[in-house]
Amino acid sequence: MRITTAQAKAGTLIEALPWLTRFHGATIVIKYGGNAMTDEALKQGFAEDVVFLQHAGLRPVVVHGGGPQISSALDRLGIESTFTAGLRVTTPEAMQVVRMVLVGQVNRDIVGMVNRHGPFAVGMSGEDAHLFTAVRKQAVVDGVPVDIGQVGEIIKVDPGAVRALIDDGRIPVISSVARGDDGEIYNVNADTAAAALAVALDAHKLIVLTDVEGLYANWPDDTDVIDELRAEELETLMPTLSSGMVPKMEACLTAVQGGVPQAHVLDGRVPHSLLLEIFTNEGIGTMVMP
Ligand SMILES: Nc1ncnc2c1ncn2[C@@H]1O[C@H](COP(=O)(O)OP(=O)(O)O)[C@@H](O)[C@H]1O
Ligand SMILES: CC(=O)N[C@@H](CCC(=O)OP(=O)(O)O)C(=O)O
Repeated sequence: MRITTAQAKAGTLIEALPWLTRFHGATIVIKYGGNAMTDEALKQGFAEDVVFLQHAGLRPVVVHGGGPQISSALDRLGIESTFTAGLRVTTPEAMQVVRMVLVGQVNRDIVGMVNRHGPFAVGMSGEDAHLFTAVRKQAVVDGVPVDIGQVGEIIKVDPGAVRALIDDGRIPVISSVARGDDGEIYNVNADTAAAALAVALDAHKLIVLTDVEGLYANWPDDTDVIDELRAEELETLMPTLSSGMVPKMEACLTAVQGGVPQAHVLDGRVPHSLLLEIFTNEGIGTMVMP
């Protein structure tokens, strides 16, 4: 019998049924990286996916970055961007720009795109309602601690306000800025912030969207993507990883070791990668399990 286009479409919908059942009511923390936000059509696709998840009965929470957007704003102001161990060296002057770009620009853009579909997204900074409390973090280079300015390490998460929003049917969209009990504000890597929130919310999944297919086994060679690995395998790989992948894979490890059953790194350049990962049998990207 010939399968018509309409039947093939029905087949795709039915393939999603077991996943819809499994993830009904599940909290999914999605980290949306600055490198995955460059294309307008992809950004709109991301907003559609998040709203789709909400309508499908899941509870999506977005934590966003904006590293490239911060770097261009600093550049326009004539301030050089320097990174140590994958983290931005954040002077008090740069911190004002980080906060302005993440909370005032990137957050507003994402909230606006999601809300084209209805009154769902509510933007928050990690400073709001004591969501993230941080202390000053030092980077370690060749075993030596190095000062990197107002970069924060999250020591406490109070997810009360986020839970209230989710329970009210909203989609929280959160910037990775934290407050300190010392009255400072801190710049936190967005992968790290997403992992901390996923653990605090007892999320079912952490999904990290970036600009590569997943974790490559022999980087900078990009032929072999690792599709699945266990936490202990990742722990042994950690010292061999470089640049942006370090905080990303560290975040996956923190999440699964903190009780999140699955953490994924996905290619945000693939249209609707979120839906493909959650609702199809193949899954895509790299999955980390406890
Ligand atoms: N083993 C690896 N597999 C994949 N990417 C890697 C690896 N090691 C380093 N990278 C680099 O990490 C980058 C992703 O990190 P980053 O640029 O910080 O992304 P984002 O802005 O999404 O947080 C990739 O574009 C790639 O250049
Ligand atoms: C301390 C630190 O490095 N903070 C990051 C915060 C933004 C971020 O993490 O953005 P991406 O997810 O797009 O990389 C920064 O200033 O770039």
